[in-house]
Amino acid sequence: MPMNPDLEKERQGGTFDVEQLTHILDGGRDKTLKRHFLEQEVLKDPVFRGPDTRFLSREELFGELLRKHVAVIKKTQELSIDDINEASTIYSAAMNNNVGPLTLHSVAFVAPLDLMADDEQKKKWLIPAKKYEIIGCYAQTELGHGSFIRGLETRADYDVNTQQFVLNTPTETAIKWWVGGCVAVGDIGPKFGFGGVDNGYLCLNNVRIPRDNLLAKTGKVLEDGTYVKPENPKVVYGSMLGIRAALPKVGAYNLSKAVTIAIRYSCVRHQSEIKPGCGEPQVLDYQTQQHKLFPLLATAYAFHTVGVWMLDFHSTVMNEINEGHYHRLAEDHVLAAGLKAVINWKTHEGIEICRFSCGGHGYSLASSLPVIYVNHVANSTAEGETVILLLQTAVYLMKCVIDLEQGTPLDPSVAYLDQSFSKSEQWCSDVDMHSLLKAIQFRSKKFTEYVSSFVKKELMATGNQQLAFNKHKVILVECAKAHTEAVIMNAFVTKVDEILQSNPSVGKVLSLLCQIYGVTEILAHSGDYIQYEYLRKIDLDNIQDQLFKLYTYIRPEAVLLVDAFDFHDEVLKSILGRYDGQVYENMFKWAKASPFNKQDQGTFRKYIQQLKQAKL
Ligand SMILES: CCCCCCCC/C=C\CCCCC/C=C/C(=O)SCCNC(=O)CCNC(=O)[C@H](O)C(C)(C)COP(=O)(O)OP(=O)(O)OC[C@H]1O[C@@H](n2cnc3c(N)ncnc32)[C@H](O)[C@@H]1OP(=O)(O)O
Ligand SMILES: Cc1cc2nc3c(=O)[nH]c(=O)nc-3n(C[C@H](O)[C@H](O)[C@H](O)COP(=O)(O)OP(=O)(O)OC[C@H]3O[C@@H](n4cnc5c(N)ncnc54)[C@H](O)[C@@H]3O)c2cc1C
Repeated sequence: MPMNPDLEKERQGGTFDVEQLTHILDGGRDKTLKRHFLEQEVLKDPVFRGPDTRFLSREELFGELLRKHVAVIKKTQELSIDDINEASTIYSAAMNNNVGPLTLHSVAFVAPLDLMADDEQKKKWLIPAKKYEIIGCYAQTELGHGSFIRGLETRADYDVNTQQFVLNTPTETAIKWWVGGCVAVGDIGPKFGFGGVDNGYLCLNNVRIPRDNLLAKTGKVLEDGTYVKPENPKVVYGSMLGIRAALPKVGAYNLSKAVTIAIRYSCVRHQSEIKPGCGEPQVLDYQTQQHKLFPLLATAYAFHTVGVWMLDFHSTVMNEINEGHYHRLAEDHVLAAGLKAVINWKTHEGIEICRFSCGGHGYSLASSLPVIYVNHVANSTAEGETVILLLQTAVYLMKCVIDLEQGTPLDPSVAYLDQSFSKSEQWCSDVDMHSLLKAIQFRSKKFTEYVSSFVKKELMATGNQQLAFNKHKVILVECAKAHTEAVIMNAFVTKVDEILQSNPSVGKVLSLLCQIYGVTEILAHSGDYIQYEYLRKIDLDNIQDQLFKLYTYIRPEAVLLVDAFDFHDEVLKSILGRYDGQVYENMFKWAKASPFNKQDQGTFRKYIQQLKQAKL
């Protein structure tokens, strides 16, 4: 199919090599080539062909995705893939923006076995689980409790005579609920999204399991019922840590898809007039459309950068823990908590903005933006609700303030809290990314001190930490967000500095995106910078001008920057986001193919007939 002339023209501009940026995003040319190979292994294999999942009922969707997910597993085994990124490539190429039915087995059942099973148990369960000879799920949440783990009611009473645990969900609120991939007892019913996953309920009534079913690497029950505590009790939370550490990159992936669709479509879509008689411009030429999408384009790159960094950090900490060193578990937990919370929340807001920016066609499943949205938005609740996780980060920051007062060294990711920040020089309209980073770190430091002063005063008054925290939860959450933004911006600036050395032309365009991210973040909290007397009104006016100027620099690069995400059309599955930009013809073809247009609407005639007969 010929290339849409608008997109063809967009691809003749640009100042950097798209392929080199794709290689950087993938982690090197070899990784790009391997990703292409794996995608083709799926896309050329007829077993992965099937009905357009956007037209399917919940039951049909589950069946079709289960069929495909089993094919994904076979393909992954056939190709001897064990790298999680490569396995995810095969998975994403097949799932058409859905979450597959066996996802929880991979991300929430295998991981705890890896982390908390002793060698014997690994042989017994981890090895067959990795081969899908046993399929598992993660049944923690109950009808009455999800966030408050210590409030869970399920019982495991030890029967010393039989060396068994007797499992019970003693109350209705104790019923296990939301259990992804729970194939025994029942499905909890239709949901907002996640149609490919059978989130189940599980009632336990005197279910007996052997003593050695308790994962024993981090704590065990002896034959006489004595409980031997794990060296570090917090490691039992580790199974939630793994998914949280991975979700920032999942957020980046989903936002990159949405931004690709919206920016390509905004170049194809012509609407209204700027100069009368000069034809309808591309909607991406409107400043308001750029103001919707360019900060999100910058955010997608920022989130990808920090998502890769978080996964590396987490993997290092897990290796340390496997060797018995727990000193970085707390930092890993609060980084994963803050990044998972902020990134997934801003991603679902961003996907919605992308959908709105495509007008009516964004609301059609032909765009796939609604599919990406309803499947992504779960990640702001699942694996730790947003506020719950931000409070974890906030409590850690309050401890950092005490550590600072006591001269205890801080973890590297919060070291900036110990830095002194002088009020900025007057800003013009070309503030560099390092100055923007300093400002964002300054705000986080000041906010942490400000919140800590309130919590301390409350603690003095009540002597109760939980009460003190509860009274200031709103500003504690804001404090955690401010810190997390400092972590994101630091990762982005660090990566762009590195790329400026290795590939100056790519680095330059990414530094523009980094400035857009930083300026947008500062303008979103401009009142704080005035209140803390770090910036003046003139500074804020200047960086507002800078933002609009940056949009003009990014405009000719925008399509190339989303092309660099390198989504194959069959992976993106969006008519608005097609690489060739042939939207209208394919929208019409897709609509005509809808089963709704094929069914004989006998019901229509039957009921309208009744109206006519009713002699209204
Ligand atoms: C082939 C590959 C396919 C790839 C597929 C890719 C696509 C996938 C897309 C999406 C997949 C997503 C699937 C989602 C499925 C969802 C699953 C679930 O939801 S499972 C259930 C999740 N539930 C939760 O997260 C519950 C949240 N609540 C809690 O974690 C806890 O209740 C709490 C909020 C942390 C409170 O804990 P507690 O009550 O014990 O009190 P605290 O005092 O706050 O904590 C005690 C100390 O423990 C430390 N802590 C807490 N949590 C952790 C942790 N996780 N790790 C380490 N340390 C932790 C805490 O800091 C306290 O420490 P101190 O202050 O005492 O030092
Ligand atoms: C798509 C999806 C898949 C899931 N898959 C699984 C799975 O496979 N296995 C599993 O075990 N669970 C699963 N879950 C459940 C999930 O882990 C919980 O929904 C999540 O932990 C939130 O807990 P909750 O639902 O009890 O919400 P609640 O904690 O009841 O939250 C309700 C509101 O109360 C607020 N709140 C609660 N506690 C506090 C507090 N201390 N301070 C301030 N505000 C508070 C929250 O911020 C929120 O606004 C899944 C959920 C979803 C949506």
